[in-house]
Amino acid sequence: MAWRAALRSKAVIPALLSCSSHGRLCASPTFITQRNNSTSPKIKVDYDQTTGVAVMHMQSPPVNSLSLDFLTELCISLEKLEMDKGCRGLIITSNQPKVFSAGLDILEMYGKSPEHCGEFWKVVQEMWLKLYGSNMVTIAAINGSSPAGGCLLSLTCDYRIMADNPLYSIGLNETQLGIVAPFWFKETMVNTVGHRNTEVALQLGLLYKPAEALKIGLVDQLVPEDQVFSVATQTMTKWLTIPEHARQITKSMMRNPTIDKLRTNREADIQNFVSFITKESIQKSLRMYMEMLKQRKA
Ligand SMILES: CCCCCCCCCCCCC/C=C/C(=O)SCCNC(=O)CCNC(=O)[C@H](O)C(C)(C)COP(=O)(O)OP(=O)(O)OC[C@H]1O[C@@H](n2cnc3c(N)ncnc32)[C@H](O)[C@@H]1OP(=O)(O)O
Repeated sequence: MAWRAALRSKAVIPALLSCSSHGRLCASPTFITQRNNSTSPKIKVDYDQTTGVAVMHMQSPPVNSLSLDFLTELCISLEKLEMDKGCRGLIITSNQPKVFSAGLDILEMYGKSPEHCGEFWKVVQEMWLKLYGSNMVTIAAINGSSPAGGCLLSLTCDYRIMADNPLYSIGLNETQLGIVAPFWFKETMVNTVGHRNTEVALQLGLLYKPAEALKIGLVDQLVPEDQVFSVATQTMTKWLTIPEHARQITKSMMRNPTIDKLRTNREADIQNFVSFITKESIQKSLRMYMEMLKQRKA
């Protein structure tokens, strides 16, 4: 698709990058086209201009895995919202039953060329840079399980509201797949739940039930499943009463050290990822994990 090619082209990526933390001041005009509701195959964005709040519904069956296409679409949607001065808040939720997001699409990392893996990782970085550095108030309405990259997506938001359903879990479980959460996943978690909780969680690849996640601060609030969205909306209203410039500067102050670390090391981080993920032993671990997923289903 033209937009996907555009996003990946060298000419557009720097323009997108330059807007991650101060999008309203330095926005590239590339994507200032759409201000009303938009639909797309993997993500549906409802934007209410009267409240200034957009809702991003992830709708990529079966489990909202974060594929290259999904992430590209997510980045473009974010870019559009970020550049719209009237859009001040974003709620991210899932339209798939029982799952918020299954994390990075394993098939993008298994049996793929180094070039493909590099391209994939670049858009994973891009998603994180855009969301973690967003000027908008961002709220994750977590209405299902949210492992690994799904947990990261939640952690990039300013506030997390999760369905109080013990069947769901959330956490950075990468080590269970035989892979390693990179430093910016780790730091996003440290910034949320502290060093010790992160150390234990990452080494063991822990997936937390909602009550445990609340206890360590991985999520901020548990609510009955049918209230996740309404509580997210109410919470958004409260956050939007805070003077915008003061809140945004405070957010940048808290997050920029981590953001800058990735921004200044992007290429090296891509090289690390590619050389790690294409190792034969890691590929074998991913294959075994996928087989385990299929067996669990059978
Ligand atoms: C010196 C230091 C070096 C360090 C260098 C570091 C470099 C970086 C290293 C690499 C870092 C990578 C970081 C990775 C992050 C990730 O996000 S990896 C993905 C992890 N995800 C998971 O573990 C979740 C797996 N899925 C599930 O647990 C369950 O699917 C679910 C989400 C709980 C939902 O369960 P259920 O509703 O029962 O659905 P299923 O039947 O299990 O699944 C339906 C189909 O979907 C497929 N699927 C599930 N998850 C994924 C996925 N993440 N990717 C691709 N496909 C997925 C599943 O196999 C089923 O498929 P079918 O059988 O074909 O229907």
